Amino acid sequence: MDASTDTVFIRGLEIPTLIGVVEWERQVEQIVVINLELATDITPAAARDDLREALDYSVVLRRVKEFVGASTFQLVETLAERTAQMVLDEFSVRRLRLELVKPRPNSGGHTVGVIIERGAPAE
Ligand SMILES: Nc1nc2c(c(=O)[nH]1)N=C([C@H](O)[C@@H](O)CO)CN2
Repeated sequence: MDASTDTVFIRGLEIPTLIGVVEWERQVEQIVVINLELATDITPAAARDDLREALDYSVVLRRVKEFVGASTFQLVETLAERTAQMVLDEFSVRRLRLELVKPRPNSGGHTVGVIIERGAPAE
């Protein structure tokens, strides 16, 4: 194990958004849940105990909330893909794993969603 396996994660980020293909889903927001694993070298921040050297998860979290909350995609695939691309474009992240869960509370309690990995290949 070394710094190439370091991960900053955000789990259980609940965000209301317009998502779905059927008519009622275009009218009311639903909660989606995002889990993110962000590959980043944590050693500079750890060595100096300095947030300025770190991937600040509060900033990532705020940006993901803003991006997802303002989106109006039909498919969970599209929302996951665009969110992943935005994070890779705007933050110092080599690779990420994003899980997007749509709880669908009115349909018997099951959840659906997608899991994607994007960015540089794992070493
Ligand atoms: N692979 C997918 N299948 C489905 C999606 C989706 O986003 N990706 N969406 C729907 C509907 O919006 C559904 O959630 C409404 O009940 C159906 N299948």
